[in-house]
This record gives sequence, structure tokens and C-alpha cells, in this order.
Amino acid sequence: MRIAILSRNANLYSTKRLVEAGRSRGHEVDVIDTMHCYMDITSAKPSVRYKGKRLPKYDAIIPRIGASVSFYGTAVVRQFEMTGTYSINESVAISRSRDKLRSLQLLSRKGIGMPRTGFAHHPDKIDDLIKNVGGAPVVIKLLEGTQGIGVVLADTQKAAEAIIEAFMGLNASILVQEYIKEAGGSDIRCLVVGGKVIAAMKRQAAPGEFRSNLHRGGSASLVRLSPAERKTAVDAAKTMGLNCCGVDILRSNNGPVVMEVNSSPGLEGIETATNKDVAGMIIDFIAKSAKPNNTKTKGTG
Ligand SMILES: Nc1ncnc2c1ncn2[C@@H]1O[C@H](COP(=O)(O)OP(=O)(O)OP(=O)(O)O)[C@@H](O)[C@H]1O
Ligand SMILES: [Mg+2]
Ligand SMILES: [Mg+2]
Repeated sequence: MRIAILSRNANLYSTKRLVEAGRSRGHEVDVIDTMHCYMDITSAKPSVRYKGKRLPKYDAIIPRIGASVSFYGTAVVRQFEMTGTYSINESVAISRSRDKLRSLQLLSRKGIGMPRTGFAHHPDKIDDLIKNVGGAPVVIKLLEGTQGIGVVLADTQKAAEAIIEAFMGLNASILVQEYIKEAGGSDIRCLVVGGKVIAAMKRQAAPGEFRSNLHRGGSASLVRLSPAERKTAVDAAKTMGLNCCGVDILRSNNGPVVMEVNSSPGLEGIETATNKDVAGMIIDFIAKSAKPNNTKTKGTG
């Protein structure tokens, strides 16, 4: 097969591993910088151009679209879909998962466990917003945050009000979420490929920290999932319509709750923690699933 990896940087661990896994299985693999693709969207014969040439017809693409380039990146994926190329994650599903409010509303609608969550942009009654999710302690999140930045734990009602006021002053949309204390500063990253959890790791926050992000000093280890956790991860991926994603779960007293679903999950942490050839499993899934003109929109909402 001929596979293109859409990535801004060929030297990233995940990109390198996917290239390696593809080539070692006898596929032709190119890395294409998403942001350097351009196209004539009105052409009757859709194609994608890159560095002055028309790109060859790929059997499959693996979009690795960073959060900061979601908008243009998903347009490029959509163009590949129009040329009949199979994308492991379709453009609609990537856009859906990138919108935090939309994805949390969808997960909730499907009855998937979630921390009690409120969202707001400019509430007139901040105290009511906080009480509405059960009162302090609460976790307050900037909608545009990433790698744990913009995620704050407010222990008291007063602290929560002050933080929300500060975020309101920045004209930002926020999430206010029940604090899952019993998770003990850890979360579980489940890698779902083709409707199965193929690898999972537990991330534990550094001492004195509640955010388990590896970028915030968290450490990863192997974990055994319960059947309920497995099902929650698979259901969340299905709701998003993603064939390949990372589902982040907290272990709460009421069972597993989903925090978010990531459509371009990093491979380094999970391959190191589990010692599994995750990249290889992704390529194997593509080899099995990629058929021309096979972009069917999965999921609704
Ligand atoms: N409601 C919560 N209860 C307990 N811990 C939480 C809660 N929400 C977040 N955390 C902790 O904070 C970390 C960061 O939160 P979250 O994943 O929502 O934001 P982010 O990592 O900045 O976003 P992204 O993953 O998109 O970069 C989580 O991994 C988890 O350890
Ligand atoms: Mg996170
Ligand atoms: Mg996220």
C-alpha cells in the first residue's frame, strides 16, 4: 500500500514510528507536511498539491493534526477524502473531537460516564455555576488549554469564583468540573484502534500535583483495565466516530468517567509504558480497512 502520514514534523517520535512500522511491513510511506498542502477545491478531479507537484494517489492517510492547526488540517484531510483516499480518522470525526464542548455534549448524550461538567462564557451568577456541578472543590479548565496548562483545581467556593472571574476577564470560555479526588492524581490513557483497546497506561501526577500530564512531570506505567473501563473507552471512540484515538479516563467512585478523546494520540508514552508495537497495530488496522472511496461518515452530532 501507499500511505501518507500528515504531520508537521517528520522527526517526531510518533511520525518516525509510523513510518518505520509501515515500511517494515512492505508499504510505501511518505511524510507530508499538512500545512504545506494546497489544492484547487473547485476542480472536478480533486487532488492535493505539494511542493509544486500533484501528490500521487495514496491508498491511505494517517492524519496527525495538532490542535493549533485543526481548521486547515481537517480541510486537507477532507480533500484527500474527496480524492477517494482512505483516512484512518475521517475529517468530520477529527473536527468533532477537537471541539471540547461538542464532544462532551455528545458523550453525555450517549450516556457515557463523565465528571459532572458545566460550561460557561459569561455567567452572571458564578456561584450558581459552581453549585450547579456540586460545589467546591472543582476543576476549572480553559477551553483552549493543552498539556495541562489552563487546568486549575479550586479547593473552595471563593477560590473557584475568583478563578472564574479572572478567566472571564480574559474573555475565555471555560469548563467547570466536579473534582474526582479519588482518582488520586492519576488518569488512564486508553488507545483505541478499530473499536478495541490495544494498549493502556496509567499516568500518575508528580507529588503535590493533581494533573497527570507527562508534560507536567507525570509518570506512566502499565495498567490492567476493568471490563467497564474497556467498554467506556470503546464507546467513547465510537461516539466520536474515530477509528484511532486516545481516550482519557478517571477512576471515580461511580465507575470510569471520560475526560477527553484525542484524535492524534502520541505514541511515545504508551509504547514505552506497554512495550507494545502500537504503531505496527495502527498500520495493520489500515492495511485491513483501507479501501478506495470508503469514507463513510460515522457518528452523528
Ligand atoms: N475533573 C477532574 N478531576 C480530577 N482530575 C482532573 C480532572 N480534570 C482534569 N484532571 C487532571 O488534570 C489533567 C489535565 O486535564 P485535561 O486532560 O482535561 O486537560 P489538558 O491535558 O490540558 O488537555 P489536553 O489533554 O487536551 O491537552 C488530567 O490528565 C487529570 O490528571
Ligand atoms: Mg489531557
Ligand atoms: Mg484534549
